[in-house]
Amino acid sequence: MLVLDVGNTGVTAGRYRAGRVSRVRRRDTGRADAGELRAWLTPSGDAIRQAAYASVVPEVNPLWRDALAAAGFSSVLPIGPHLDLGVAVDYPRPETIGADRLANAAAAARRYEPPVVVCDFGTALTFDVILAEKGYVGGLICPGLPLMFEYLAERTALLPRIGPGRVSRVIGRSTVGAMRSGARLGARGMVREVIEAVRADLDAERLSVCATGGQASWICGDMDIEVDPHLTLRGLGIIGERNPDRFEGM
Ligand SMILES: Nc1ncnc2c1ncn2[C@@H]1O[C@H](COP(=O)(O)OP(=O)(O)O)[C@@H](O)[C@H]1O
Ligand SMILES: CC(C)(COP(=O)(O)O)[C@@H](O)C(=O)NCCC(=O)O
Ligand SMILES: [K+]
Repeated sequence: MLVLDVGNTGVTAGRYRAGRVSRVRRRDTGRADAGELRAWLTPSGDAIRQAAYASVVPEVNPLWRDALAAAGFSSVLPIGPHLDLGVAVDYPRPETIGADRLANAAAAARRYEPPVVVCDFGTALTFDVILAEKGYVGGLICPGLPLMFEYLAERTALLPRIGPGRVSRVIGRSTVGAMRSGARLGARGMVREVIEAVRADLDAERLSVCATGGQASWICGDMDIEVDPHLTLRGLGIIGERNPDRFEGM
């Protein structure tokens, strides 16, 4: 099946089969027309007709559904807490949990020994906690790197619009160097503090930690955290597999 993760910055798509994600591609979430999306969705030589998707941008859903229909997909599965996720959800209002976070929980529950924390470096930096018995119990939402960079440029006169890049020294010797070092070390500090606090809160001796999302390797490449680039897409595939009767015809 096709798995599609519609985030606030980027849309990632891939092909899921038997626990594996392949042919991953990415584009900006920003406005596009259905024709353009259709061309992007149609993988050459692929006869996939089912798509499972997680969207956290409701306003673009009709566009993607139209594009999926136009690209020849016959059934789609929007991810939500009403589905069999393979992991329990113990949360006051499950319908408010981002679909990408549910997918992360489904994938993490399968691959890692609970308790597990998933760090997802998207537009927001999210942390999701999955326990052995209760399953998904919640997490934390922080500003992600795209927001840090964008907001700094937007709300100051002199700071340029930049993104991640090589950080050669802790103490920046230029504006860009200082911004990059600040973003990277700031995010690493955030991750360390959150993980430590979660560990203390759970009173857990052992805690599995994995990271996914666009900038996961820039932040935790050399930390004791497993970077799992396609975790969200794999979660979508796992949920799709568990809910064959819940796909909706188009
Ligand atoms: N494979 C990648 N390598 C490096 N950076 C990436 C990659 N994919 C996405 N990014 C960057 O990571 C940031 C977050 O993107 P993404 O994870 O797609 O966020 P969201 O899920 O919120 O849309 C963006 O700045 C994006 O440009
Ligand atoms: C927290 C998020 C903004 C993360 O989205 P992303 O950074 O991947 O674009 C998204 O999962 C979302 O809008 N969630 C709904 C609120 C919640 O999960 O509680
Ligand atoms: K995401």
